[in-house]
This record gives sequence, C-alpha cells and structure tokens, in this order.
Amino acid sequence: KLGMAYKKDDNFGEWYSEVVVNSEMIEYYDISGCYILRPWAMEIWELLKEFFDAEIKKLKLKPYYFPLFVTENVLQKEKDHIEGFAPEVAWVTKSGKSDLEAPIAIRPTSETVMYPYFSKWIRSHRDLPLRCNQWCNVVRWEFSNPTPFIRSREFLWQEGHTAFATKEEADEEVLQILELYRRIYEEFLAVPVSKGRKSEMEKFAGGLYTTSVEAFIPNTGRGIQGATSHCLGQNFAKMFDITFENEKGAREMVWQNSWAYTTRSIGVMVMTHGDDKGLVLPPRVAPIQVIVIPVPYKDADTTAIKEACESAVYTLNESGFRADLDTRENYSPGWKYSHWEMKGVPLRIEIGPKDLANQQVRIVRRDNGLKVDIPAANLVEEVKALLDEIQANLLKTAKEKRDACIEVIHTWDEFTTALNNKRLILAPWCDEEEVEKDVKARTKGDLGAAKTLCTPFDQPELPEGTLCFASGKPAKKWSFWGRSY
Ligand SMILES: O=C1CCCN[C@@H]1CCCn1cnc2cc(F)c(F)cc2c1=O
Ligand SMILES: [Mg+2]
Repeated sequence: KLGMAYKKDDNFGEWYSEVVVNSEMIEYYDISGCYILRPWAMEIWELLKEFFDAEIKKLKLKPYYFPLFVTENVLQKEKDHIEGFAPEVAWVTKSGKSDLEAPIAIRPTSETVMYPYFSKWIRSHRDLPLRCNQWCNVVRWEFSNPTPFIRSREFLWQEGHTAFATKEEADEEVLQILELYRRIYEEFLAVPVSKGRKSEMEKFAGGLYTTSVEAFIPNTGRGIQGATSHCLGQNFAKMFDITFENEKGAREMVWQNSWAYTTRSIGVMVMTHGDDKGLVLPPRVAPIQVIVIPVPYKDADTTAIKEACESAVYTLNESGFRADLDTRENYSPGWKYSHWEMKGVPLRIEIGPKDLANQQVRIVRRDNGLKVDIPAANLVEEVKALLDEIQANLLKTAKEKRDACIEVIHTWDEFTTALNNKRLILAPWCDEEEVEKDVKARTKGDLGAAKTLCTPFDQPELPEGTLCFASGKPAKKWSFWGRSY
C-alpha cells in the first residue's frame, strides 16, 4: 500500500508511527516499548556515529565496552540518584529454572558499572585525564507512552565518562561535547537546538550541573531533550573513592563528566522534517541521497535508458555520493516515485527516452518537489549543489518554524495562554526551585505539566526590575519553559 493514511497536522501520533514503518525504519515488536531498528534507521545511526567517533577521537577519548549487568549492591551504591529511578530498572532473577543467588540489573546507565574500576585504574595524576566512551544499548523499563526512537525501553546511545585532575578541565570538556551535540543536530539532522543549562530540579541528581541541547516539536508544542552533557563534580569520586596523588604527593578526588546522545535523535529528525508524503531526509544522514529511476517507453530503447541510469549512479558514487538505482521490472515509475518519496530520499533522477535524446536528466527535490532538467554532463556539480541546498533549506525552514513557536511572556496569564497555544515559552524567572515546583503543580493535567527545559546560554537582555512571571520576585534569568517528551 502506498501513500499515508494520516496527515501530519491532523493526527501527529498516528502520522509519526506510520512514517517510521512505511519508510522501513522501524518494525513493531511484540514487547511493548521495544522496536526493531531496520537498515534505513541503522544506516542513519552509523553515519552519525562515524562523525561523532571521529570527533571524540580528536579529544583523546578511548573506546571501551563494559558489561551489560550490574549487581544489586553496586547499583544501589549511589542511593539518592537511583531511588528515583528504581521503578525503571530491569532485573535478571533466574537462569533456566533456577533462581539466581542475587538479582542482577541490566544497565540503565553505566556510572555504577564503570566507576569502581575508575577507582582502581586512577592512582596518580599521571593516570589523568581518563577518557572513556562506549557505544551500547541501555534498558529503562518506563511506563509512559512508548514511541519509536523517542521513548523506548531499550535504546542505543554512546555514553562518555571522563575524569580530570581539575574542575577547569572538566568544565571545558562539558562544553566541547555539547558543541558536538549541537553539530549532530544542526549540521547533520538539520534540527535547530538551544544550548543551555538545566535547573537544579531538572538536572542529573547525581551530578554538579547539567547542560543540554533542547529541540522543539511544533506539532505537539513539546520540548524534547536532544542530548546531555553533565559535570559530575566530585560526587561520584567521593562515592566510589576515585582519588589520585597529585604532583605534591597529596591525595585529591577527581572531577568527572558524563555525556550521551541516543537513537532518540533519529525520531526528532523524523518529526521535524517529515510531511504527508512520508519521511524527508537531510542529505548528510540519507542512506541513499540520490535514487535513479529509468522511465521506459513502449518502443523506446530500454537498454540504452538502463545503461544511462547505471552510468549516472556510477559517476555519482565515484564522486562520493550515496546513489542507487531502482530497475525493478515489477513496479511502475509512478509507484517508485511514491516509494522513494516515502523513504525520504532527497533527490530523484528520472531518465526517459526524451532525456536520453537531449543528453539530460530530470532531477526532482524531495524537500520542495521542484523539478529541474540538467545536462547529463553537469550531473555531479548539480547534484552537489542541490544536496547542499536541501541540507541548508531543511535547517532554515525548521529554525523559522521553531522560532515562530517561541513566545516571550511576562505574566502568569500570558504563560498559561502560551502553554495552551503549544508555544515554546521564554519567561523571566527568579530561579527558585520552589517556584518551579509550584508551576508544575499549577499546570498539572492530562497533557503533562509545564517545566523548565533549559536556561539558554544565549540570554536576552533582562531589564532592571523585570519580575518573575510565576512568583513576582525579581527575575534573575530568561528560561525556556513548556511541556516536554
Ligand atoms: O545522562 C547521562 C549521560 C550518560 C551517562 N549517564 C548520565 C546520567 C543518567 C541519569 N539516569 C537516567 N536514567 C536512569 C534510569 C535508571 F533506571 C537508573 F537506575 C539510573 C538512571 C540515571 O542515572
Ligand atoms: Mg528517564
């Protein structure tokens, strides 16, 4: 079956589920909250990984792989930050018919797995910095509505865990990694994000401070955390006794960071760019950037047409583009156009008898549907220019749409109105946690409460005497507020 049953602006949830399945990214699985990631998704994950891995190698990160399992007592070690998460932890309690001596947890994150060994490996300042990254899956048995890529009980991520002798080094790396996350979203996924700091209430409880890149989904009016980079301070060093002998022979605790992005990033891209024909892929993450389709005619030279298609694909691949051709005899050109539009391929090239005769090809853009006939001789430069333009256009369009959703407010009434209008709210705040809790309580509802998303590093001017929208106390900063995923 071709074409979408749901429209993005009419029924976003159904539209999204249909797009991820029809584009062959996701297959639903018989365990709720678990999904099969098919090649069209995994190839995107691998393109992102290729970029990120190369960048963190420049920052001297080393690849590790730690076990999937954590013992109960080790997991419970970090009491306060775990107890809030306890319901999400998945446990192995049996092997075969027999019970295990003690239940074993499946990692929901790897601090407690790694840090006992950081304590063992770090003795002297010469052992620092320690820079560890692992690509793996994690399991969090969440109960809120599961959504492919966005909220699943198992997901793929990279988790970086580093240790430094000084806070300055840790602070610097937190921001270096956050910039890589911004690049993942804006330069690859063409999704605009805001860099900022989480509030004391929203930060990782086990850490010192949390920074994040925040995206926004206009259709639902919800913010979504794109990635996160924490400075853990010396909290985990204290808990796991991770100390080093400094140059003067004195013992000190290390300063640590941890940071991650996940397969959720793919879902944010789908939600941002998809339309009523299906997926729309930014070229830099498109597994196929150009699909070439022969358009045979009753008495035309089908062999010559096919050869022209093959040579176009060859030329594009030789020039470093991900091009492919669809010569399946059992599907019509029209069917193929819809199929590859559903899969979000940025450019389609059609070659028929007329194109052959005129030594040209017809190129069709997926993002805006524009068709251009170009001389076959200019194929590579035209394709490059079009792909670059599509990449830039997708980010620009998404940024304009997101910015159009931002509403600056100054009073409680303006806040609640903006919230009901699915806006991304920018509000002056007194930075008091009690007020944050109060806003959550006052906005409770079946759509979820409003919360702070982040305090953007890029702060607008805060005029003297500006009051907090919720408490009326002197405002200290501008923060993004809204409902979230
Ligand atoms: O967010 C990151 C980046 C990568 C490494 N971890 C940090 C903090 C993760 C915060 N977090 C998040 N979720 C959790 C869920 C659990 F079931 C659990 F036991 C613990 C946690 C938990 O610690
Ligand atoms: Mg969670």
